[in-house]
Amino acid sequence: MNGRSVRRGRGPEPPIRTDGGRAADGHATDTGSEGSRVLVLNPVSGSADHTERIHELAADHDFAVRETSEAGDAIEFAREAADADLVAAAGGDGTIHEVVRGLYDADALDSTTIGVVPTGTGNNFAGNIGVGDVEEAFAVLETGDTRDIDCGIANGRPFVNSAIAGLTADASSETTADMKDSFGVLAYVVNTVQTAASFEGLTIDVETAADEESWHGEAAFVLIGNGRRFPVEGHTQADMEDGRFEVTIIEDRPTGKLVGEAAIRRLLGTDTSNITRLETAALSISVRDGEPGTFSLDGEMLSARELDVEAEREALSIRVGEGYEIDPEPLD
Ligand SMILES: Nc1ncnc2c1ncn2[C@@H]1O[C@H](COP(=O)(O)OP(=O)(O)OP(=O)(O)O)[C@@H](O)[C@H]1O
Repeated sequence: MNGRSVRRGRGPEPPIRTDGGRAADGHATDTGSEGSRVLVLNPVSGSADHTERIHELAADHDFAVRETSEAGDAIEFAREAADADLVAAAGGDGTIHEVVRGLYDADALDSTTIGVVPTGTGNNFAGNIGVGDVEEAFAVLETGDTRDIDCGIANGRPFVNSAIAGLTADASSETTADMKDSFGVLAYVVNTVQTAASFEGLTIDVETAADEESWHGEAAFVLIGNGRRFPVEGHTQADMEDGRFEVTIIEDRPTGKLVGEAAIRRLLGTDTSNITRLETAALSISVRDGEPGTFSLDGEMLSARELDVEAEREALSIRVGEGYEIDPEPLD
């Protein structure tokens, strides 16, 4: 322990709905933010076969459910649920990202506790906060510790897990479930290396907070970890409460004929001469010439010439599982 306090729950809770938002047919209904517990459900995340089970569990645990119909709905639903005590996101990293965005827009990140129910493909962030599966998620929602973790802000948009520069715009949609299982966010990097015949990297300037360090040159990728960090193997959960990002800059090198796993092992593996690692509370990435860069915030794409990123320390209140580590071992 590092002396920071662990909170359990958020003190006295206002009354919660006891019908779990259930309609006459027993199915949870869209009831907005009336209850003190709202679950935002992405029915098409992952293998898209979880909806019935999530409705059942949500009803058992007194959550009013709001089911998304399209991308962006979770932002809106979370914004509308800003008065709730507990807002759970059932989906993958993209759904969590949208829920965090909605609560951030409503200035409710620290007053509303967030929970994660992993029904996505990679579920990288859920793993990083010690939530393994759906059943465990509901147990964590009830009795898990509440921690205040850092929230990354990039060009005014929040992210919880990572921001990545240097991806192709279609990397997200083309990344397969198998790759996400193996590599999490790095799957997008592998995908970019595999699919982008004309991928030439980015000529960028990276400046860190208070000019601690800077980096200039041709980068293949810049990986900014808030909830996660980027070893190829080993422990990926970052220290989420230190107010700092772990930044990995991978210099542009021809990857030759290596593709997929081999390419990523070469990029991030034993040959580290092309890797710069920094730790910083804030940084800016400027793309010097050519097209604007494509950035991924928790897997959601954003196009920009300049990305200003800062860590808001312990800004986001979240329920975590037992596997969550307050002070993970530093990388070598
Ligand atoms: N009802 C919906 N129909 C279509 N797209 C949706 C719907 N609800 C949410 N989305 C979008 O689905 C996308 C993917 O969702 P999400 O990231 O949660 O799942 P995933 O890709 O399976 O999991 P992971 O990101 O953990 O690998 C998000 O960009 C989100 O905006």
